[in-house]
Amino acid sequence: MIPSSELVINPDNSIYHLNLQPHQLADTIITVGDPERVPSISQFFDSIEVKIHKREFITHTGMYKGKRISVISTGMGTDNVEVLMTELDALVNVDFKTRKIKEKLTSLTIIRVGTSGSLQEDIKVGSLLASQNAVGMDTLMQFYRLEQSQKEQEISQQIKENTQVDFNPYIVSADENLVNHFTKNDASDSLKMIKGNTLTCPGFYAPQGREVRLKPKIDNYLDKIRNKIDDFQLTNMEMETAGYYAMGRLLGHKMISLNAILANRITHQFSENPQEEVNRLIHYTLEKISSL
Ligand SMILES: O=P(O)(O)O[C@H]1O[C@H](CO)[C@@H](O)[C@H]1O
Ligand SMILES: O=c1cc[nH]c(=O)[nH]1
Repeated sequence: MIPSSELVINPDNSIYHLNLQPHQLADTIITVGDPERVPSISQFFDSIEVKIHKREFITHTGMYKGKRISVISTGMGTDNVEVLMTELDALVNVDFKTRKIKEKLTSLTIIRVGTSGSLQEDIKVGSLLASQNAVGMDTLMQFYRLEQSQKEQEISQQIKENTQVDFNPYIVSADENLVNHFTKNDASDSLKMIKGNTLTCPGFYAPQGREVRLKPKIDNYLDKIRNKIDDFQLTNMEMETAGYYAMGRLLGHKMISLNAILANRITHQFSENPQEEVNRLIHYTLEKISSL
């Protein structure tokens, strides 16, 4: 039995931070950083049955073309992702009455719809990119037992050496079937989704090599991370994907992260209309989800 200090359930039978009761969550979930992106997505639902919020976690659950979907915001960073993933998992895999783990586990399908900056000149602002792999430059996985393949360990070691950080970055892949589904473009598709490898950073400024008033500790950071390591090349950076992929691998949920590229860090460009880029990603994602 999981004590009430470890798994906090509110008096209305909802989980502590998400404020959701088990029946209010769909098995297909879209996650976003920006809370305002939740209604931008749910406005296209045919019906909405649940609207709940607490802190930065806003949830709308409804139907889109016959599929039940929850869209949830997390705010920024992998610390919030850890809370979200643990509580989503508890909603489906822990019996709230007995506080015991269920015998039959449910695997959720979770699709991140986010924004990101490109690390390669040819990945232009406005591109849509699915993260095939993600590298975590945060320390979340110092607190979990995440297994890494030989290849993942080698890439991690090389990034550690190149950047001289004091911890091992972690590397995790997306669900392969979801990558294939979301990157399969027909000739009739007006939008294309490319595949990439995403660096997840614990901040927007120095952790992504930006300098405003404070000089980052790591000189020439972008040059140190964007070059090929064997056949592996990082394509873009943001702040959540690796946390999702690692928690998804640990908990047995299927994950993919889809990114609208808003910045090109090599050509020093930023989108003139970020909302338009995000809207294109939303339309693309909803159409692909309806045929999942
Ligand atoms: O647009 P979202 O989903 O928030 O994602 C990206 O944008 C935020 C930074 O501006 C970070 O959360 C980063 O990961
Ligand atoms: O450069 C960028 C753009 C969006 N989000 C990020 O985290 N970085």
